[in-house]
Amino acid sequence: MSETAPEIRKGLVGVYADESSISKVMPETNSLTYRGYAVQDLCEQASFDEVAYLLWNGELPNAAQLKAFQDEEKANRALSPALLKVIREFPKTAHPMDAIRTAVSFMGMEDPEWADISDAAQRRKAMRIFAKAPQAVAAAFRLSKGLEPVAPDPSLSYCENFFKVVFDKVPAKEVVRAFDVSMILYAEHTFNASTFTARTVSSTMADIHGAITAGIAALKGPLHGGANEAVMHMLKEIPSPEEAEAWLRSRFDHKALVMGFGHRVYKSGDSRVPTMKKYAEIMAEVVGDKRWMNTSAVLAKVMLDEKRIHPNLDFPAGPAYYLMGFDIPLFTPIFVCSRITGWSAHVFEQLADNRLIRPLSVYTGLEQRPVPPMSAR
Ligand SMILES: CC(=O)SCCNC(=O)CCNC(=O)[C@H](O)C(C)(C)COP(=O)(O)OP(=O)(O)OC[C@H]1O[C@@H](n2cnc3c(N)ncnc32)[C@H](O)[C@@H]1OP(=O)(O)O
Ligand SMILES: O=C([O-])CC(=O)C(=O)O
Repeated sequence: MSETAPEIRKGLVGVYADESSISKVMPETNSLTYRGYAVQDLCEQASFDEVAYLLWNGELPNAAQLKAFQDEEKANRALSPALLKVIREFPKTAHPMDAIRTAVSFMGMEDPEWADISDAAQRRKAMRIFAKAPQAVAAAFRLSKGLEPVAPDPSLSYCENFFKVVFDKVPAKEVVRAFDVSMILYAEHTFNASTFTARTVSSTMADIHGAITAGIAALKGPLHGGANEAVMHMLKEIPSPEEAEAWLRSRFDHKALVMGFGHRVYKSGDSRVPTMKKYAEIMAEVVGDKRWMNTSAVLAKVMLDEKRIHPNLDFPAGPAYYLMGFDIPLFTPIFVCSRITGWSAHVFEQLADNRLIRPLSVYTGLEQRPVPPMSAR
């Protein structure tokens, strides 16, 4: 009997690994829903805090539920003196993604419930990670610039407080609004690489701090979340919008990747791009600087005309964050603060009906052979 070779789907392209009721990506209509709500509707009618609650609980909160959720988040913002001391010792040259990855891992060691992976404890731990992440990102970033950390302000929303702890001030309402929208758009996206990583860690029944630490590690790569930083580095390399087409064509000549374009699931446009682009344009208007959006428009047109490849969410998010005043190495850590909500929802879902994630590989190495003695090697 002849054996048929097992089918390998490199990169797990097109593989369904499990069921999930958290979000739905519909590439045929370029749409995305969180718990059944279109992400664009959530951007216009809800805040990031409400979306975080929705992802974790399955329904939008009423006013009392939202207040209780926000109160709990605000009460958990402060970093422990031990964590702050460790952050002070981080190398000044460290990337803020490595700082937040290490900080979340440290939070796991000091969490009073680290050994408890019951659903209730995982939810309390998720809230603590979510609440503390902005402070950890901002403290590491400020210390690397020779500035002292800023204490969180419980009178501010999650997004306002993010600006407060980074810049020690909260910008105009339209800037916070654009940031809030970006946080909603980044919150959740089915079985992307970092979420699948977090679920894989959880499937071993490891704790949520480990799952989120691993998620952060996976998000850092430029093929995934790190692309929002790479996009801005790319835009800054292009001297002017007029020179963008020639710059891009030279990338084609070198067969180089163009950051912020392409997507594993969306092949005719990322559902989140129109909304993020709209808010990036609002930011360009607020700041009075159209260069980045004009350059972006040229790149998007040529990529579509020549390669039939559309931009992904990182493409408008990069310039939007730059126009909000963030240093480029903060872009992916912002994505982390948002995606902690999605990763956590997946950790809860994975553990509610768990099976160890463990695929197979086809062996291509040498056939079994004897170990030669040292004198014969
Ligand atoms: C939030 C997020 O994580 S969104 C993704 C952010 N990542 C980026 O922006 C990085 C740039 N993009 C990429 O590297 C890829 O598009 C990925 C990793 C996102 C998706 O990868 P895949 O699904 O494996 O790509 P896919 O199979 O659709 O690629 C098809 C073809 O388009 C090309 N292509 C895809 N994206 C790009 C790009 N950004 N620049 C140039 N060519 C590209 C591929 O090289 C491939 O060419 P080939 O057929 O000649 O080999
Ligand atoms: O879905 C993906 O593969 C990547 C992505 O857009 C995300 O994680 O938001």
